[in-house]
Amino acid sequence: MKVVWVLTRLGVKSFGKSEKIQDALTMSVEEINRGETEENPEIETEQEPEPEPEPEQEPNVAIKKLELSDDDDTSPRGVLEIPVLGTPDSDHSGSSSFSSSCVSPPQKPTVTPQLRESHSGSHWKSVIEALKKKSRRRFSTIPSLGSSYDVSKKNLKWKLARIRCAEEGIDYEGVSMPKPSWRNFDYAELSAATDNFSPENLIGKGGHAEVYKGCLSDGQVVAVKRITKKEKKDEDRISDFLSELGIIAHINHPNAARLLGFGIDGGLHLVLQFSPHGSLSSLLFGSSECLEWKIRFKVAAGVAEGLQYLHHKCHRRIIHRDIKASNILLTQDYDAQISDFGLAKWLPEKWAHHVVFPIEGTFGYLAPEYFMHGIVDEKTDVFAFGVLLLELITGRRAVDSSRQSLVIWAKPLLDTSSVKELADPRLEHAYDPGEMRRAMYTASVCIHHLPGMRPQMNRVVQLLKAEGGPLEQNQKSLSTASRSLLFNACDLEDYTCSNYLNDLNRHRQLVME
Ligand SMILES: Nc1ncnc2c1ncn2[C@@H]1O[C@H](COP(=O)(O)OP(=O)(O)OP(=O)(O)O)[C@@H](O)[C@H]1O
Repeated sequence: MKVVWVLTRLGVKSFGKSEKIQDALTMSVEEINRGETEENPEIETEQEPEPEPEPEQEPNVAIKKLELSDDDDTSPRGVLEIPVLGTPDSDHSGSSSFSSSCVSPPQKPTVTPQLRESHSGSHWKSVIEALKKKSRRRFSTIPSLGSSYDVSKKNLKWKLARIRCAEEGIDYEGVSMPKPSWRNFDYAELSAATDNFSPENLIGKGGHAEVYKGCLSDGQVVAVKRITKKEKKDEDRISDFLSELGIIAHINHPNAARLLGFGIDGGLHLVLQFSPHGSLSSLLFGSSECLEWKIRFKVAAGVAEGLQYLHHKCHRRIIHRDIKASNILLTQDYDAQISDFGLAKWLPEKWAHHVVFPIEGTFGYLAPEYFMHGIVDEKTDVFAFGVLLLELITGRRAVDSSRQSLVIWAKPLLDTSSVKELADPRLEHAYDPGEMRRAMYTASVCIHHLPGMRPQMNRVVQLLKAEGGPLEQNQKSLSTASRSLLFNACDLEDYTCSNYLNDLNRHRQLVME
């Protein structure tokens, strides 16, 4: 059973539902509105003045159980509704990831021309209306962006230029890729493909969607993801759907799930390339057969490259925010594909990071600065990737059946390089010792409690591939780089590993109670 929780800070002004800043979709609206704005890119969006910051108070946390579904009960995906006050680290400036003001404007997935062309139906019109309404509401609640992000005419022009670029094709490693050819499926087509969404074709169920295997009339096998999110209002469901669609439609990499199209009649659907081996979670934890090390290492390298693409090579920085074994799909050749972009965020170049609430993700994979302060940047995914690596190494879940955190268990063993204790006993020592050592080292740096000490995904790829010098040398250069970051993040200097483990335990208790 999967549990979704809402945690609310008591003693802090509680935000009304309509006031909550939710992650969404203004770029969809901007795109839709672009017909109106293109001739006049000078148009400015109305914003209300920045609200007075509330005084920081002790986070007494009340927990409310929201929804139960049939998924993995050991790793509940949590929704922590914690109003984030002020702008952490806003006093600092410079290049460190903790150095600039970080209250974030709304996220902006894109609706491209294909999508605009296809929304002639009345349902789609209501989708757009809902989005416009939502966007207006969101703009009226976003705090002003401060000096680091000025919503100026110049900025808007720059954004529009970027969007246009994205629509013209995708630039990957300097090679311009053709525009992806996804399309709009009507309900009859999806229903026929999945045998009327029959239970026999149900291949996966997450907290937010049911996924069906389908066969299109041309014989192509697909996965049809039907958004459920029963606890959400239609408007919010549509926003979340467009957000996921807007991001996945821009992604084009062998290690990321491939979108074939979408459907909006009779429900909200994403049509994806089918992954014959299902999720890493089912192979690693749900099968009596031991997943061989060669495949595990290939999966680790593939996910690392997929994240490297999202963070550094995609035309916009994308933070996935929900990297976990059930969101890694495997192709026929066991190539890893990162899937489920339901929580993913664009992160504009100018922002060091982003502060979000509610804090959503899956317990066991959440970085401390994220579950404590809502701070999101690339290092959020790096931490989750480290936990995923630990799962591959140990064969243990991020949170086991007795609700123990894998990170808490593994940290002392990683510190003492206890390969024998860490390596999955089911492997029976059948692994390449060099790969295992690199995987362990990489996991240990990725799960560091201080985000500045975690490597970027570019570096992670090198570490796994044994590029860029021996591990000890990497350790030294990482430490030097991170120390300079830490000077800019004075408030984090006192945050020790034992603070972190305590916080992690406290967080675990709150989520698991
Ligand atoms: N393209 C695909 N091919 C094969 N199986 C898939 C595919 N997409 C999803 N699945 C299966 O469906 C499951 C749920 O999919 P997904 O993670 O996208 O749903 P979700 O509701 O967004 O999940 P979450 O609870 O993480 O939000 C996956 O774990 C996987 O087993």
